[in-house]
Amino acid sequence: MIVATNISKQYEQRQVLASIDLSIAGSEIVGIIGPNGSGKSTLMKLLSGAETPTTGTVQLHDKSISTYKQKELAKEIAVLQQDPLPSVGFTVREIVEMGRYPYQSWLGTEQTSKHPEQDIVTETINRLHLQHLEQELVDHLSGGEKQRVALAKVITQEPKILMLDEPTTFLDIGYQLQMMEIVKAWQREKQLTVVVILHDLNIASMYCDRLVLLKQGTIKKIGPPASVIDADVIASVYETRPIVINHPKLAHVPQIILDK
Ligand SMILES: Nc1ncnc2c1ncn2[C@@H]1O[C@H](COP(=O)(O)OP(=O)(O)OP(=O)(O)O)[C@@H](O)[C@H]1O
Repeated sequence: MIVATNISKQYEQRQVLASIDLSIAGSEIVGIIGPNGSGKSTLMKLLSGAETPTTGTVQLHDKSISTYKQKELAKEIAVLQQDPLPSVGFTVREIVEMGRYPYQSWLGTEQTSKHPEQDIVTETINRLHLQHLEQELVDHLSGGEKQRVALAKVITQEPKILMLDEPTTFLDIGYQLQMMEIVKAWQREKQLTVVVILHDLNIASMYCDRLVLLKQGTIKKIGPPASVIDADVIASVYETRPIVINHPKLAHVPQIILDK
């Protein structure tokens, strides 16, 4: 459980986030949405403990997140960054194996785990249909394949909380849905908490249980997609008024149509 109480973030003289109260608990997918520069990535950095708030507190299981040791925190939270695989010269399998680092001693051997290390690596590679690419260098992969490898790495980390910063960027519509379906299936199976930054409001509405809509560093609206994806609310944040309709097949899933 993550509880952020009255957090703010300032970079030099610039206030980037202010007065954020947010409680994320249990098995849910929380989407963070909002315009460019509204503070989504900064909020995720504070919630994951990667950065410290200027004021306020972030608690993970009733303990300040700043008191966790790095490996201890990595067993709780895995983060998929916007540019997930900058490392060059590693094969797909090697990258996926790196997800096990929180469970390894300085000798590189596994300390404690529910599964033998190689089992979970192989299982995840199979789950994400990466078998044929296992020995390929990641540098040679397409954007969509790299994104799948990055997801495989965080899955092998076996976190309780998964944070994804724009996981569907660079993916075509088929892969966007595939990525979100994999995340949702894994989230349900392991009862994980997922926090995901999304630009696509229709995908956010389809896959998230709750949405946090940011505007200039503050929370404009928070709630289920049906309450946040509303023409007036979206118009007040994005400076464009979409047409909002109900998804013809899915209940309580609003979808936007851009209007000029
Ligand atoms: N390390 C930093 N130093 C100074 N300013 C920063 C830093 N990180 C972010 N900012 C500023 O904070 C603001 C919010 O940035 P952030 O990346 O959180 O927004 P965002 O909503 O994720 O944007 P985008 O949708 O474009 O990815 C931006 O104006 C950005 O320039």
